[in-house]
Amino acid sequence: MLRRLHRWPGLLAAVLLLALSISGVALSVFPAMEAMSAPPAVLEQSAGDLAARVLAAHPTVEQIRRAPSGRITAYWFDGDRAGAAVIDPATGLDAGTADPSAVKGWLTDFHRAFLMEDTGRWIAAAAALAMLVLGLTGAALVAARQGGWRRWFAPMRGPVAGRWHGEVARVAAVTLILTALTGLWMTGATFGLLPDDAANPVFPDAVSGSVGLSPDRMPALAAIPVRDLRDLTFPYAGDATDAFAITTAEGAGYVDQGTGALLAWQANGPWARIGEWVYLLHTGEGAAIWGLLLGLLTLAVPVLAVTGVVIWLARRRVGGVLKGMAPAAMAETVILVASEGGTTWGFAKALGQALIQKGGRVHLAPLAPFAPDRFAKARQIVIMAATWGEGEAPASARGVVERMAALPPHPVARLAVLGFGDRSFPSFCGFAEDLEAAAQKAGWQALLPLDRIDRASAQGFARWSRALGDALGMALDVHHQSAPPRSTALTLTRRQDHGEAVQAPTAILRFALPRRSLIDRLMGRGLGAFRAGDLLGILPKGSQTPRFYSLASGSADGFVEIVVRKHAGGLCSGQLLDLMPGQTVQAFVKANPGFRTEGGSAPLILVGAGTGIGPLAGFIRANDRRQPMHLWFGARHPASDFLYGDDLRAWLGEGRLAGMATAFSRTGQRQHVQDRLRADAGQLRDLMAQGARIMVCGGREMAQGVRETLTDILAPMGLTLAALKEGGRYAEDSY
Ligand SMILES: Cc1cc2nc3c(=O)[nH]c(=O)nc-3n(C[C@H](O)[C@H](O)[C@H](O)COP(=O)(O)O)c2cc1C
Repeated sequence: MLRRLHRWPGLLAAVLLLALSISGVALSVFPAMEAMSAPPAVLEQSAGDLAARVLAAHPTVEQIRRAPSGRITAYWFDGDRAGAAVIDPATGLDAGTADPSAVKGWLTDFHRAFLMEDTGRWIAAAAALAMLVLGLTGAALVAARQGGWRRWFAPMRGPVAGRWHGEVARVAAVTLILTALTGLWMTGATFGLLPDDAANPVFPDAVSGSVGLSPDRMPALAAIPVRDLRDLTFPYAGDATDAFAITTAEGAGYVDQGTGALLAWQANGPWARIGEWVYLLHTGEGAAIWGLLLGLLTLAVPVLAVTGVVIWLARRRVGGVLKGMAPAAMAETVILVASEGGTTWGFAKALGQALIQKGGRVHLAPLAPFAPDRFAKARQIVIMAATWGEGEAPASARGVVERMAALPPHPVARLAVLGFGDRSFPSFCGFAEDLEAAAQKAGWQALLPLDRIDRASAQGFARWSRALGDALGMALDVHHQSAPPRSTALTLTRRQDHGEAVQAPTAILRFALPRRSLIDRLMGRGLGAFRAGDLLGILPKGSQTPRFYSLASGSADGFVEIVVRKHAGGLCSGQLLDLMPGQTVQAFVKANPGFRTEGGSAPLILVGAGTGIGPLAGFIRANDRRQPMHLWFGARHPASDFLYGDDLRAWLGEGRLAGMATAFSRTGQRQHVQDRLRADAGQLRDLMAQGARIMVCGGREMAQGVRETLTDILAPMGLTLAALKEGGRYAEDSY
């Protein structure tokens, strides 16, 4: 509901809001320009003093106006020729032209009414209303995504467009809501929809009848500082029955031209006073710095509009709609999905469609925000949750485990959790396990025990669906084959072979970086930007299931590089090792934010063995800032599988790599990388004392050995790997 309320006003008003925001940003510069170009104010000057000086310079002056920016303009008549000029308050003399900027005038008309008078004003007001709805629903969505209002500024993860949308929204939301509200107020005032209680004093019944007192000797004008002045209209020349009319920030009144006494005064009412603030907050006029800040934050609107449309297009691609879906409050079966890459949505829709075909009332929704009390009629809730990072929740479902543990269970509905993951990760379906544990703790009734689907297995899902059917007392057998991800052809440009002599054929494969047009970039097509440590999914011929390889290069390097070891009988590794320059494979990139370098000056301890050197070599190659990186690398024999050996030596010379320690298992040394770490325990502790971060990459057994060794080495310092991981100082990519 919240998302729909956010989506439709957004898409409908996107173009209008773009026009309003861009003209608004341009207008925001004028208050600052005016404030800078206005002649300096005179400290503590009174309205009387200013009027006297202007009168001396322009004996036929009719009116003096002070803009919120501090700019003072005088208007007079020379015979029948109207004159006007910006005035220097110190001298009363002309200091510049009073002609309004044509650009500003055009921009203001465009911003207020798209150059269409009243019709345009209503359209602009509708756009402001859309922006208000977008701001409020958007803020609620950010809070839901972050796992609560208190986590508003907690780090955000997820796909690029979504992250940019969220990051920008959380900085600009308050200002955008304020701008929409003040804009709507100003429209209301223009159309007379708000009470008008601005001062409008009645002309005095009697005046002294004398004339000629100099304004600087008038007590009423002496009491008004120039900074409060808005408008001073002089009496009609030669008319002894006329009076000075004065308007200030507080109200308006009349002053006798013979005695200088205040003859009448009326203060502004509360609506007019609020109106003044609204005007200042919306335009920044009279508050130049606020105006510039406002302009800067309004730049968020184009960013939000573009990323919003990209998110919508991406959702349409993966999500789509479930035909015949019941509303949340009416559904018997509720399917909740936590997904990052979108494949889990495909399974959820297939299940939903099958249940609807059997006459069920089904509702399908994202897992977050988890609010079981919305499902008033639910008999069963099915959670389908993918695992990301290292056993973590997809970005969109962060905070749900905590929420689930804290909330009371649904009074009626029974729960089934189905995990989607990849058995080759150390924490297979870790997020689904956390959800199941939280549900048990909160006291949910189980519909089915936790089950896990490995690598989007169609067979695994069909088996689970049959078990679900049994639990629901119906025959169910749902078959869904997830579509292979959109892939791009990569052409091999170079291969370096290693390891043949030590029975570990391994190759460093380098592919050309395919070109992407601007349209491809905007639509998220083609190989996106990536960094070393992200994953390259390869679709081998004869299989729909991708195999993932850690990237040894970033897109900034201008090529795509992976390190592949041939596995006996391995379909994908076999095809890759047979590849010759000029030949292609189908591939796509997946971000792996849990395994990235963070820069800074603290040392980085890199530990890898075999093909695990890939991403580490990528980190070192990209180390232009010369962060102290220390590598511990294990292989079989220096003459055969010292991957990147020449490069590493060159990078040591260039200072990209600060230190390198190697361990070889098939030489006289007979050492594994863990043994070398143990031998270098003193150096490792020194580096840790300097705040070093550890990154480990390689096979699962090696990673296990490294963890045990590091645990022993770090224990005397009172450091545990769990605490280091929690603090972001230990990251592992094992396979
Ligand atoms: C960077 C990355 C990290 C992953 N981490 C895990 C993990 O720790 N445990 C797991 O079981 N699966 C992990 N997976 C596998 C995904 O859970 C699996 O591909 C799932 O089907 C994705 O579903 P989705 O497309 O709906 O997000 C990971 C996948 C990627 C790309």
